[in-house]
Amino acid sequence: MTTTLKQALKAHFGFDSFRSKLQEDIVKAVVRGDRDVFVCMPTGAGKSLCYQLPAMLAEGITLVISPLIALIQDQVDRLKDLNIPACSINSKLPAGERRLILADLESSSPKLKLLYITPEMVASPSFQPCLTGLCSRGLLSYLAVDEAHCVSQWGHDFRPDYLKLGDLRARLPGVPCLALTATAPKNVQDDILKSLRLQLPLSFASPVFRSNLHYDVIFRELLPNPYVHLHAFITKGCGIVYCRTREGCETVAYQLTKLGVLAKAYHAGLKAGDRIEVQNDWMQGKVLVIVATISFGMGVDKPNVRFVAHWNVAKSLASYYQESGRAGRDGLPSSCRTYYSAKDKEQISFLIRQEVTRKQVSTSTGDLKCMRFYKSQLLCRHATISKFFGDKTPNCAGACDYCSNPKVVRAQIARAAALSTRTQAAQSTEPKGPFGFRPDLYEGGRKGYGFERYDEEGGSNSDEETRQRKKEFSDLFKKQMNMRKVNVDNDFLAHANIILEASSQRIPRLTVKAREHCLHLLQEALHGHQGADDCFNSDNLTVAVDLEHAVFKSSKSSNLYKAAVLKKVEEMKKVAAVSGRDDEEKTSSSETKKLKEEAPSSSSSSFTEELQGFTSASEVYSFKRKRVGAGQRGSSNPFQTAKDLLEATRDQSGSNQWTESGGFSNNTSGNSTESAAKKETNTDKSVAVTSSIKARANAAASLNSPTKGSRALTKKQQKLAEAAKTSRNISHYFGKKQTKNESQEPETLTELDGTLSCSTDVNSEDITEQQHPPVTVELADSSPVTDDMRAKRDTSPPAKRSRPADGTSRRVTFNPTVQERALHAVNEAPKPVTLKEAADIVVRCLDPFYTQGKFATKELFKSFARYLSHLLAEGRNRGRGQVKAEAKALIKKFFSKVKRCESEVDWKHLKTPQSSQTPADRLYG
Ligand SMILES: Nc1ncnc2c1ncn2[C@@H]1O[C@H](COP(=O)(O)OP(=O)(O)OP(=O)(O)O)[C@@H](O)[C@H]1O
Ligand SMILES: [Zn+2]
Repeated sequence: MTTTLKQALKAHFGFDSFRSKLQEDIVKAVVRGDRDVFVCMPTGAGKSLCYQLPAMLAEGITLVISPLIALIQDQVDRLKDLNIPACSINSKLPAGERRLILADLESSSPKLKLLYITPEMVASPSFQPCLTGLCSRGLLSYLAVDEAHCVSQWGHDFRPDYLKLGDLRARLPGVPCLALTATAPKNVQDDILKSLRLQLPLSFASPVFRSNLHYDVIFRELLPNPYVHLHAFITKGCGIVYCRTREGCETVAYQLTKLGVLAKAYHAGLKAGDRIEVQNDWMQGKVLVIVATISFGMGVDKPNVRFVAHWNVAKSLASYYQESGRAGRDGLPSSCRTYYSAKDKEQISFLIRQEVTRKQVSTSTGDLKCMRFYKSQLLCRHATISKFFGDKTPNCAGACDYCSNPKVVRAQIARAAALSTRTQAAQSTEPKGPFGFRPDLYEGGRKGYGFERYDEEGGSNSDEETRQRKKEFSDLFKKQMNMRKVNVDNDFLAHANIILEASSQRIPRLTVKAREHCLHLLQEALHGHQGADDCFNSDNLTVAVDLEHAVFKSSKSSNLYKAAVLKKVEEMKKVAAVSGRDDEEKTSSSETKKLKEEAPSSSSSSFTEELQGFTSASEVYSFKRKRVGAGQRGSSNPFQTAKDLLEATRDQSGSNQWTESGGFSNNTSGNSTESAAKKETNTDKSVAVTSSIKARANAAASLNSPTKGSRALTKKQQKLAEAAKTSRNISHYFGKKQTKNESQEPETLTELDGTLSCSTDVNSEDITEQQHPPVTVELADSSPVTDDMRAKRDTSPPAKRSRPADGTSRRVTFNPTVQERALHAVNEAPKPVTLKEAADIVVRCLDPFYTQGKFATKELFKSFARYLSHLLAEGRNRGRGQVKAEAKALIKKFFSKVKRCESEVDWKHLKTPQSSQTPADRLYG
C-alpha cells in the first residue's frame, strides 16, 4: 500500500514523501475506508492532502464541505494547477458552468474527482437530486468536512449551517466521512464527533506546539511610538498585521508606509476586486505587509510568512493560535507578536460577555485564558497554548518572551500596572462612549459581533433562499437545543423562528449599539450615584458592565431589557438626588428620554457613529419588521418585541404573512404599489387594517397614484396619507430620527418611510442606512452577477428596473424621477435644503468612503464634505432628494478619478452642477 500511495503522491501532487508520519497514517486510514476519521493538525501541516490523495485513488467523487467560497476557490485553483479535476458549485457560479458540472456529475463516469461546496449549498434543495444521484450510483467516495470546528457552538467560528452536516452524514451511511480542523480544544473535538455523527471515528491529533514560532507580547501603552516599534518588528520580512477594525487597518497600513515599508490594508470594507489585488500583491511579495482584519487568512497558504503581529488582541486563544499560526508554514523561524492594550481588554471583555450570553454557555476558559495570556501571564506562552488544546507542556527552548527572558516580561507587567493607576483619572475626562471605540468599524460577520471571519461570502442571494435558510435553521436550532437539553424557553424558540441566526443574539432586535447606549446610561447614572468625577473610570465601567449584563441576562425581549435598564437608571438617580447631587440629572434624563423615544435599534448619535458592519443580518430583518408591526398595533411604543409583532401579524393575517413581510423592502414591496392595492379591494373593506403590509403598500399607492389608492383607503391609511400631507417635507423623515415634536404620529411616520421604501430605491437606501454598512448599499459590487440574480431583477417592479439592464452592476441606482414623483404627490415644491441639511446629506453619503480609508486624513474628509455642502446648497433651490442625488453623483465622479483623497487639490475639478440638466444627465450622460 505504501508504495502505491507514494507513487500516487508523486504522480498527482509532486511530493516525494509524506510530510509526516501522521499525514501518512491518516491517508492510509482514509483509504482503508472502514471508519470515519477525525483529524486535528496544526495549520500548514498538510491536512488537505489527507483527503485529496485518497480522492484521487477512489473510483468516484469526493465531496468537500468548506465554509467559505473564497477558501474553496483557492483550493480548487491549486488543484487545477496540478491538473486534478476539481471544481465547486456555489451561488456565485455562472449558470452555464453549473450546468456543465451537473452534467458531468450525472454522467455514467464523471471526470470530476473533488467537488467543493459550502454547507448552505450542500443542503439546498437544488443540489439534492445531484447528491442522491451520485449516492445511489455509488459514486460518492468520501465526504470531507474541512474546518470542522465550525460545527461547534463552543468553537470560535461557529457556523450554524455546519449543524446540518450531521443530517447529511446520516443520509450517506456507506460513505466514509473525514472531519478536519486545526484548532479544536477537547470540548470542541467532542462536539465535532457528536454533531457530525461520525461513525466509530479514528482520531488523529498532533500536538499544537510549533517550535519554529517565537511568541511575545508587547504592551502598546508603554511604547513612546507604537508604530515605530511595529515597524522595527516587521522588517523581518513578509508578514501579516492583524487589526480588529477596518479603520485600524487603514491607519496602521498608512503609518507603516509612511515609515518606509509598503503595507496595504485588507478588510471586508474594500471592494472585492481591491481585496483580491491586495492579497495577490502580498502573495507575490510585491507588498511585504498586509494589514488585515481577521477576514483575511483562512486558507491562505503562503509558506514564507516571517511574522504575524496582532495590533489588537485576538478574541480567544483558539483564534490566536490559528491566526498566529499563519507564520512559518515553511518550518523556518518566525515571530508572532501581540501588541496588548488595556483598551482592547475592555472591549474584548464586553464582547466576550455578549458572546457567552449568546451561546448560553459559561464563560469560555479559552477566552479568559487569552486575556491572561496577554496581560499578566508569567508562564511559557507555548505551554499555555498547548495546555489549552489539551497537550502536554512542550519544550519551548526559548521560543517565547517568557522563556527567553522572564525578567523583561515581569518588568513590563509591573510598568503597565503602574501606568494604569496613573491614567485612571485622565481616562475619566475622555469624552467618548463607554468604550472609546467605534463598534461600527469592527469587522462584521453574519453574526455581527465583529469577530467572525465569515464575512466574505455573499450569502443568500434571494429572499426565497433566505426564507428557506431561516426556516431550516430554526428547525435545526430547535433540534440541537433539544439534543443538548438546554432549557430554552418558548420565547426564545419563537424568536429563533424569525431571525436568521438565532444564535447570533439572545435578545432579538437588541443591537450591540443599543446595549452600549444603555451601558453608557448606567455609567452616567452610576456617576451621579457615586458623586465622583470619574464618570468613565474603569471601576465605574466594571460595575456598569455587570449591571448591564445582569439585565441583559434576565431580559427576554428588547423592551424588557430597556425597561429594566431605565428602571435601574431611575433608581440610581433617585439615590443621587437624595444625596443632593442632581446637577447631572439633566443630561442623564435627556439621554433617558432619548432612549425612550428612539427605536431600539436606531442610532442615538450622529451618523459617524452609526453602525457600519456591526449589524447582524438578523437585526436588519427585525428592524424592518418593527415597522410592520408598529403600525399594526396602534401603539406608539417603539419597544415592541419581535414576538409581539409576530403574534400581531399571525392574528391578523395568518402565519405565512410574517415570513412574506420579511423581505418587504425587496420582493414583497416590489409589487406592493399595484398588487396590494388590488388585493385590498378584494378583501372585506369593513375590516380595519388586515395587514400592515397592505397598509404600507396602499399608502404607497396613494402617494404615487392618489386616485387609485384612495378608493380603498382604510382609516389607518387615511391617517397615513394625512400625515404625509401635513408634513412639510416628507423626505425630512427619511433615515432621520424623529424628535419628540415631530412625532405626534410616530408610528405613522415610521410607517411612511417604510411605505416609501416600497416605491423608490432611494428611500429603501435611507432605511437601510440606519442599520447597514452604507458601503454595501452604495457601492458598486464587482462580484459576478449570477443568472439567478438577473432573473430576479427581471421580475422586479418598474421602479427597480431603472438599474442597468445588462446586469453588470449591482449598484443601487438612485432614481431622482421616482423620488420627485413621490414628493410631488405630497408636496408640490420640495422645500429647499439649508446648508446644514445639505451637510447632513453629504456626510451621510461620504462617510462610507471615509470608513474605507479613501481619505488620507479626517480633516480632508471634513473639508471635502464642507466643500460639497456649499457646492450643493448655496444659491440653489434644491430639494432634499435632488441634493442627495447630486451629492452621490458628485462623490461618485470624484472617486472615479481619485483613488484616495490625499489633498484638497484633488477636488478642485468638481464644479457646481448646472440647474438646467438633471444630475443624471450631467454625470452619467
Ligand atoms: N507531503 C507533503 N510534502 C510536501 N508538502 C506538502 C505535503 N503535504 C502538504 N504539503 C504542503 O503543505 C502546505 C500546507 O498544506 P495544507 O494547506 O493542506 O495545510 P492545512 O493543514 O490544511 O492548513 P490549514 O489549517 O491552514 O488549512 C501546502 O502548501 C501543501 O502543498
Ligand atoms: Zn516559552
